[in-house]
Amino acid sequence: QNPVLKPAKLGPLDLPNRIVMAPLTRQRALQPGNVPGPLNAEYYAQRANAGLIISEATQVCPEGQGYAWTPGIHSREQVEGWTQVTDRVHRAGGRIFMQLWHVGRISHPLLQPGGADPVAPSAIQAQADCFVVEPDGSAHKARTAMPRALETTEIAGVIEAYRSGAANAMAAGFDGLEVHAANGYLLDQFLCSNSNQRTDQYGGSLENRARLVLDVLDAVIEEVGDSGRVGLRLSPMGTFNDVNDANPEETFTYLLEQLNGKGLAYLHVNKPDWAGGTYEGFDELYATLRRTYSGTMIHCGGHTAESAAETVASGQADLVAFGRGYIANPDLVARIETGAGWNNLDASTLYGGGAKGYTDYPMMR
Ligand SMILES: C=C(C(=O)O)c1ccccc1
Repeated sequence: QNPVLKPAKLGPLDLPNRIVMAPLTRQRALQPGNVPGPLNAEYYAQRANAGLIISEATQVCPEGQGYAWTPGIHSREQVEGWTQVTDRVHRAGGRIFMQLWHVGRISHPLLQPGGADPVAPSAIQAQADCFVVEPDGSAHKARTAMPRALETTEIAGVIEAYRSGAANAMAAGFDGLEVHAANGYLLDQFLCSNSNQRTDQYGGSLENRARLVLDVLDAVIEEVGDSGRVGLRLSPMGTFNDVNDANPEETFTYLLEQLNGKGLAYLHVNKPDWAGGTYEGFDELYATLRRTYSGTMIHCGGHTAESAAETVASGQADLVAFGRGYIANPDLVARIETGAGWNNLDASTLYGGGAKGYTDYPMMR
């Protein structure tokens, strides 16, 4: 039997298997005000067979949005919309965490309140793309704008946004939260040396670059009241969205040493092979991180049933997250149990749109 089918304990939760639905941006929060609804609830309920679902990245404040139609968790309507999602997932017997997100500089004035500049640790433009909505409602890919560096006095407000996002998500019925510090978004921009040129206590040294993600984690843990319901996602050596840390082994080993003892639900390490980058030396770095971190780890990055089996059997990770696998196969657990083949992924319907390529992938007969 594939070892990912073994049950697992995650904080206070008993998971029936070690198969995780990875956080997947799909840009389908279609109700006005970036509010999720019944279509999203159907999509997640179909995938409630996962040991744990991690929701798509969800912005904790309006400034945290970088792409059209991504959901937020900062308004009453959004909390009500997400409540439909968690209800459906729980009634289908599943468990779901929300991934808390702030895009930082991966945005554009067309998405920002009052047409302002996006915010970031430093005024350094990412060579990256976002997805904007024009006043006439049309939407398209756009180059990310030159951001404004956050004032030191604004950092407390950013931490507060994650705290209130955590409170709202728990009020919406989520079983826990994942802090998104991966893939070149705000918290990763603070972690990585090429995007963080600050001279205050949030930049420069290793300790200073790791400070914000640790402050955010502490605020979220305090809000939830149980560190076993809080996870963290990192993408060591990631270059998606134009981040590039000069010494990832030093940066991420230091960060993991600060995480030990916090009693987090898990540490989720992402190798976003879909996002370009060579990942030369990633497996060695990952092995070092696995030796450094004393808690539960989730590994994500292009997994098949076989690679997931090997990852768990070898002790490299305790759980495995599937992105593309869960997009195209709502009944992924049954397919892994029976050895059935997987549906082909339709890349043309990954982002935006409605039910097509979202809730219409066939389940096994
Ligand atoms: C939230 C994302 C991430 O974490 O990479 C994302 C956003 C847009 C497209 C793909 C992925």
